Amino acid sequence: MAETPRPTHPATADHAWARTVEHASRTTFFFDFDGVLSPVTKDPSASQPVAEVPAVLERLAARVGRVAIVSARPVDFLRSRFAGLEHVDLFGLYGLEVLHEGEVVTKPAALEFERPMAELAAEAQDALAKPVFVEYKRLSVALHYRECPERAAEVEQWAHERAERAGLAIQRGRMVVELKPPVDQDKGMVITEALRDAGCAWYFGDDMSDIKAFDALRAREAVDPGFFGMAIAVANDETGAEVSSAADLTLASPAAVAAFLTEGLTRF
Ligand SMILES: O=P(O)(O)OC[C@H]1O[C@H](O[C@H]2O[C@H](CO)[C@@H](O)[C@H](O)[C@H]2O)[C@H](O)[C@@H](O)[C@@H]1O
Repeated sequence: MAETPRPTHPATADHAWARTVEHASRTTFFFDFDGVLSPVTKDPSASQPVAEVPAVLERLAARVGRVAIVSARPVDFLRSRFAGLEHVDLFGLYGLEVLHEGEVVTKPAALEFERPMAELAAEAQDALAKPVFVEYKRLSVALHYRECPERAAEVEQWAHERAERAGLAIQRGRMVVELKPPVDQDKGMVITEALRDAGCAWYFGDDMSDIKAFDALRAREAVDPGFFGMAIAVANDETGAEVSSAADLTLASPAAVAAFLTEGLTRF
């Protein structure tokens, strides 16, 4: 398991687990989904969590204050992957959706984009020949070029032109560009809001959108010296060093995340 210390935040895994055990009931664990709990697959609809992950998350939820998945996927997709989990909270579409008492609750400002996004997805299907994969997510459209990286510029240009014309926002990811509603919402905002009463929090991420969540931990530490935040990157060679260099530790893969949590649970 590769672990790279972040020089500006000299926290080791041992230190972080000790803090967590000491403040267990006021600790939250946040996880991104793709690339963190689930290995990257060519077909986004085929993604599944690492086999050990659901049970490990449930065990963790029994030990700490809160466990949550904060993903760019819709909540319904996450529910399909974690059907048996009862104690893990789900935030979808960067926090535009949250699962609350069994219902998907959507930020009201995003609702007006449901129909335009359906139209946009149909337009993208017509405009971008396969193997570009158009992923329609109800309130956003992701254009994947993993199967044809040589067409990245074409896909990016189409997305940017379309976003400008329709007044939409753009989010880049791993071999993907996504068109989103121009609603002020990101993973960092989810974390900031969810941390109100927390004394300790961990965030596990692998992509550019996760850096905002790391930043939210740092921002909380800056105003609350009693708060301890631990940012964990899951390594990949697609986002380069940017995510790892913003984190306290880097783990090698989603399987390494499961192993890291399994070991951590022995400390309680
Ligand atoms: O916030 P996340 O849960 O990490 O979601 C980020 C994006 O994940 C998915 O795309 C990525 O994973 C796919 C499956 O491994 C892979 O094929 C693709 O290249 C990756 O970009 C998802 O399909 C996107 O909608 C999410 O934005």
